[in-house]
Amino acid sequence: MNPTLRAFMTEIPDQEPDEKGGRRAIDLGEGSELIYVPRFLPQHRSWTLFDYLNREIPWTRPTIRVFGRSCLQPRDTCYIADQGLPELQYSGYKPTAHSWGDYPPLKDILEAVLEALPGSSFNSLLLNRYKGGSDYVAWHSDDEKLYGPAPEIASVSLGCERDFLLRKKKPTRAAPHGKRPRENCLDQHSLVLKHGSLLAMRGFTQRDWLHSIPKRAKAGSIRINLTFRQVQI
Ligand SMILES: O=C(O)CCC(=O)C(=O)O
Ligand SMILES: [Fe+2]
Repeated sequence: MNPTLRAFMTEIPDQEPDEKGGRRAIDLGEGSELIYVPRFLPQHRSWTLFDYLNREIPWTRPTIRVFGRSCLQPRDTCYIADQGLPELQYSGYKPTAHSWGDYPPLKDILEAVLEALPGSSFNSLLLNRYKGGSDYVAWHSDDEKLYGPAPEIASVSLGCERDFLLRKKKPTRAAPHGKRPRENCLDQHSLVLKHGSLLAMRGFTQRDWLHSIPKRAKAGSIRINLTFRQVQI
């Protein structure tokens, strides 16, 4: 990472676990919150799931439109959803919805996610596969209308560790009269998404923050990510 950028970011350390799986809540302020559980799934279960998903999921690498130009999405993807939901569309791409029933381990992961996040519900899943360090997801927020105004997104990571960055969208409040605009040092965060970890983005995280998985030359192996989402009906 650019050393200047790193200097401005608050790194969220992976230490002092005091709750199950090392769970911690990270308050981003103004109604946005992360829950991070570094040891959500046991290691060996995580590798079994990784191998299954890598082999069995019908991965595709679609052409998407970004700033009016067509390009290959820089990672593989697959979409799973309950039947009868409104269609998902992002970057000009409408993924085919596959069925949960065709991939039974997905239901087991969903059950574990729901147990860790009581009161949450998810009826769809977008999977990502990063084949190496040049696969990435650019800065974005998952703020499609079909997820509603304050969606919760639960993300399970398997395989190669990658950095997850968060950056506040433009400050919404003007600086007090006569003061310089607020420095952005508190408005960026990074965390390393571990093999078998769970990250939930809650509250206004999609409205007020952007997130990304940047390219990393040193990330030499495959990472699979599952993002559970609730399409509003
Ligand atoms: O791979 C990740 O951890 C994040 C993926 C993501 O942001 C997305 O699918 O919207
Ligand atoms: Fe996202």
